[in-house]
Amino acid sequence: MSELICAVRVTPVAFRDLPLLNSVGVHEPFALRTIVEVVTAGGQYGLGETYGDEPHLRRIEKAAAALVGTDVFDLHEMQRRVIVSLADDRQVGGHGMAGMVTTSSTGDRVLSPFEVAALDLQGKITGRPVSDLLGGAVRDRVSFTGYLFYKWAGHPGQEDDAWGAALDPDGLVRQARKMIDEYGFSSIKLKGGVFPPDQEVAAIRELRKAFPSTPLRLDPNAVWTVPTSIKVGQDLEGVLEYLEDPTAGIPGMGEVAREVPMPLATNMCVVAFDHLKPAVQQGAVGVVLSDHHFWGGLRRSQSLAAICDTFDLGLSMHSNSHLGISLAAMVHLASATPNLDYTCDTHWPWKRPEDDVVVPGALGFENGAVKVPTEPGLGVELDRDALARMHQQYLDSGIRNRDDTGYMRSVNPEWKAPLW
Ligand SMILES: O=C([O-])[C@@H](O)[C@@H](O)[C@H](O)[C@@H](O)C(=O)[O-]
Ligand SMILES: [Mg+2]
Repeated sequence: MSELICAVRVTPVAFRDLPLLNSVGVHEPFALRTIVEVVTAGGQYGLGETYGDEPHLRRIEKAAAALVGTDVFDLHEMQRRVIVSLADDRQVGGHGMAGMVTTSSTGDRVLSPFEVAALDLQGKITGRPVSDLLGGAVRDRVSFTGYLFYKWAGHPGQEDDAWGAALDPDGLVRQARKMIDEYGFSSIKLKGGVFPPDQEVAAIRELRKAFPSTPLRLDPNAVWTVPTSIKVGQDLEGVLEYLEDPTAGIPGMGEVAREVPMPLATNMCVVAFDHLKPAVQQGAVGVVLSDHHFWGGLRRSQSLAAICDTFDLGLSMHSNSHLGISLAAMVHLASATPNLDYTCDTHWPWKRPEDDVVVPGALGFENGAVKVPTEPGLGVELDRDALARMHQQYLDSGIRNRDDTGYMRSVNPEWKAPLW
């Protein structure tokens, strides 16, 4: 059976999303992803999933063409070809994270879905699950966090969705109850940076009252100044397991970290390998939120885990809106990362179960955790009808780049990004 790549298919898709609020605006009615299929001459395919914004999609298409002819076991050659394919790249941004990641290595972001697809194929060829290729699962279930968002009752002009509004502490407690009832999560994260900090502190206190022993996190996506961050951190002593990206940049995070009692976590100021040294030197973060989509895939995320271990940094996992291929990859990676100290983030509850490109049934939540697939590869199969339907949805949606701010301003032209 040949292990050479004979084709790489790249398909942008869109799936329904809910009006989730954040510091840069509000989620649009559709979220974008790109599905990557790496096909061997032997007729097997491996799957990867990544962001769907146009500049990123163009880079993915170029890299895909460059990978034809490589061996799926030669990840170094794949990485080399990806980097070469980007040599004359002059596009700016377009990473699909709406400003939630300040900078990151473009090469790692482009490599990621191909590396995941190659590992999926390696697993299928050898008959082993991806977790085995990553050194073996140290846990057979991976626990996730109930990820709360302030939200509108529904998209403007549409019916209310099943989650309803969450614009105050009571709304968030209702949302948390529904999410915990349906998924069984045993920790909670609140996406903040939407209302003034005292209102978000009040919301965290209500959540603490409603869920007295559940670990809590708050993430305002760096829209607080250093003094505000210190005040909130000190107010919430003993309430948060970590405070995520209260303020922007490594130096600012370092100033806050010295004055607050809980660890600071980040998926904004440490998002590439060259950020680790200054972050460690300045004591800026206690917990790095890894994310294989921008750290270069599963094996490079394991390198990140080793660095965190060396420097006594905690490790957690970040998420954006995603589909089942990404969930499977996150689960395999988390299962094979011994020093993953916290439950992982996921946006999973915010998408409809029928909106996916993988055949249903492979991944399910029980008690807030997903069982690590034991089938060869990632353990998920492509549903080609669903892929075609969701690609059509992409074409029809008219959305080509995530634009939370533009969508917010189409509803409220006066809206300005906050800084408290
Ligand atoms: O989906 C969102 O609105 C989130 O704010 C996301 O874009 C962030 O990247 C992320 O979840 C985070 O932890 O910062
Ligand atoms: Mg974050």
